[in-house]
Amino acid sequence: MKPLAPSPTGLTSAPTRPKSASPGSSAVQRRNSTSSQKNGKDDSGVPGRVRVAVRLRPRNTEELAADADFGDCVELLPELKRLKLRKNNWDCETYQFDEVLTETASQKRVYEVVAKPVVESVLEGYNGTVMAYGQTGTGKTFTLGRLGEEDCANRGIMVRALEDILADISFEHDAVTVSYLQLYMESVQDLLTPERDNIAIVEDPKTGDVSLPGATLVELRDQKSFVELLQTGEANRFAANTKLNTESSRSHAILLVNVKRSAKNKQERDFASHSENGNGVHVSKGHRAPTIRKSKLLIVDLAGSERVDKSGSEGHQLEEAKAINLSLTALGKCINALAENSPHIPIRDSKLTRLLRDSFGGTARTSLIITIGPSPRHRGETASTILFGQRAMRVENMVKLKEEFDYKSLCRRLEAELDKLIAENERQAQAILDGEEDMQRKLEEASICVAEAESKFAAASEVSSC
Ligand SMILES: Nc1ncnc2c1ncn2[C@@H]1O[C@H](COP(=O)(O)OP(=O)(O)OP(=O)(O)O)[C@@H](O)[C@H]1O
Repeated sequence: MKPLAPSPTGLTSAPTRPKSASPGSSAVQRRNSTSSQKNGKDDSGVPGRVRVAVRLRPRNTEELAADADFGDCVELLPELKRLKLRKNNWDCETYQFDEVLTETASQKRVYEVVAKPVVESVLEGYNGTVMAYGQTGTGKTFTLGRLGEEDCANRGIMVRALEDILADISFEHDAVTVSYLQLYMESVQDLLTPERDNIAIVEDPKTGDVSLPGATLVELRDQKSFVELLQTGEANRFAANTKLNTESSRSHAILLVNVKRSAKNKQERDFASHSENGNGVHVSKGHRAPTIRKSKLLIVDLAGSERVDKSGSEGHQLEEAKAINLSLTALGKCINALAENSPHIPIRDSKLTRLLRDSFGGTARTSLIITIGPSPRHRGETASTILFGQRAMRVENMVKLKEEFDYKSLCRRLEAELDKLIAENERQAQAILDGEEDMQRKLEEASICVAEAESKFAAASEVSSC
């Protein structure tokens, strides 16, 4: 048996990206640009390595028949979080993962170990990504996209994630909006409004944040409307009958969930108070700045990573397979570059890598599930999937809270304070005015008294002189 492929544990020794990396590195550029955003504080985030789980699909009917005389190409040791990839009857290679999920692992357990920590983190205000990678027909869509209508135990990660999000937020203060897209032949298309295609990917030059302003954005209030939305999306997704999967996804599907939360009940920062004599508005000590947390959850169901010749594709399907391979190769190159601390990350090589720039080497908490099949006939694909997962485990993100001042709420609060001050000012002015009138009246009374006294005095003087 060979030693473990990456570091002895594969878990703790992932190197961090060098601070001195060249400015050409997009991830490093982004960290630098976000670090100086607010209050001059260093808020570049905390290191958070990409976590990787491996899931084995049970043998399908074809494999049960065709591979009956052969053992599986992998052996899983879930309690040790290890996987053995058989080279032949005598030799195997062992790999360590963050989680090893056997063919009997339930959808609930898969959600809990792979996605739940990311979802919780999104609810706290961090960006998060859950992504499935693997050969065609190994269970990526099963893991992420199953709706579980026939059996609720089959619900996949997308449905369970939204259940948790909708259960945690308050509709009074918070909002959840969803877009559902596919990347097909290097074009971003809207799965909810299919006529919208070639949607532009917009990157904020300051923060590096990626957005898709042309995509349909649906505000969610309940789980039922989310499931309907997924059904619409699935109906519009490109799929084909290939040699490896009768319903093979020919596009990468991307579910984008935006969570906007008022941080009123969460930890809030003290807002610097200004003295009444100082410049700017008066906000008394003890007031807190209203903040808002805007985080994103990306759930990415990649198209299958099969070899073009194995998929049996020709004509248009061959073009599709080439486009899939091109974007997956670009993703692999970025992950390799990040894993090796390369100064240049080729993020611009495909739209997939541009869309995922925050997920790998960025500020998101990322969890990757790699799916594999048991068949020894696909040992090559299984090996390459495992190596992809091993490299991804070495990618270190800088997880960062997506919190900003809630300027609208701050404006409302300041307006109320201003109104109070204006009213108080009017009251005082009126009091002064009232005081002045009183004084005037007294002055006039005094003048009359003086005049009376003077006339009395004059009369008295006249009498005395006679
Ligand atoms: N863990 C599992 N348990 C039972 N059946 C599974 C499991 N994983 C996958 N399957 C079944 O295997 C078949 C292929 O799965 P799926 O379509 O999810 O693969 P995929 O990786 O998304 O393929 P593609 O890349 O071609 O879209 C489906 O019929 C699915 O129900």
